[in-house]
Amino acid sequence: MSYPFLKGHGTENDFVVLPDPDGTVHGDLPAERVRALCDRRAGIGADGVLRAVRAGDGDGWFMDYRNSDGSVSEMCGNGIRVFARYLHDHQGESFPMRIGTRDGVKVLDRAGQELTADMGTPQVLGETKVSVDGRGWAALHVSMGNPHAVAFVDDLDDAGHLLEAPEHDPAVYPDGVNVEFVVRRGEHHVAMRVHERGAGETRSCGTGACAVAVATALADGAPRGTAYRVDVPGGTLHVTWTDDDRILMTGPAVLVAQGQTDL
Ligand SMILES: N[C@@H](CCC[C@H](N)C(=O)O)C(=O)O
Repeated sequence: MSYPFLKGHGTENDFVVLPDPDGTVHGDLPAERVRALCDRRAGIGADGVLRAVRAGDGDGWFMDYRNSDGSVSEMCGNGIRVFARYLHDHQGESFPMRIGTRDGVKVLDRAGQELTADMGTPQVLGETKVSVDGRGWAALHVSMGNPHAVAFVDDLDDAGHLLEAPEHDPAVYPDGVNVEFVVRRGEHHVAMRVHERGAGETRSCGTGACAVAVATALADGAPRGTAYRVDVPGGTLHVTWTDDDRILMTGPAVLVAQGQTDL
């Protein structure tokens, strides 16, 4: 069976987009198909898959997000900007745009050449710990719809090669966790690395950058509305925690290829 795909990225967090408006092409999207598409040697290669399906009520679109290992996540911050770019460029949708996700409806709008996503209200859920190769750090548990642990480190290299998921408390994160390691670069400016649940170390994580901005703003005692620059290995995201308790994230969203595949 051959079916259409597109390839895109946001700060080099890369995705295969699968158009499936009526939900008839991919069924429940088997995990083996996701893994085959995301395989960087034998497939197209990506950190995740964004299946584009019309929302159940026929109004708008739903982003069915899958990690490269085939697992489901509630939300993907870089993915939703790429998804909005696809809907604008290939499905005739206009900005501002509402997109359904497992974490509810998100609103996307233009910001010059980039896109801004209203990521909703963060949940700060307390202190926890993470460790890599026997070295441990305090971390803040932040939910952006999906789970994050944010650890401030002295140097981003302290986290090592991140070939395995950092150890974490399974009682706190029964479904796994995305772990961000953060250093300060200047006033309202940080840099991070991430190990993503279901994908390994990636070049960026949008929800992770939001969690990092929340943790940093709390550590700084910064007033709401303070804009944070978050550098990731694949570029830069800008995150603001607004007066009305919402997280706005701005960054690039690029489509680089389209074609047919029978993977
Ligand atoms: N890369 C994404 C997050 C994707 C989901 C994550 N790996 C999870 O399992 O929660 C982002 O940009 O937010």
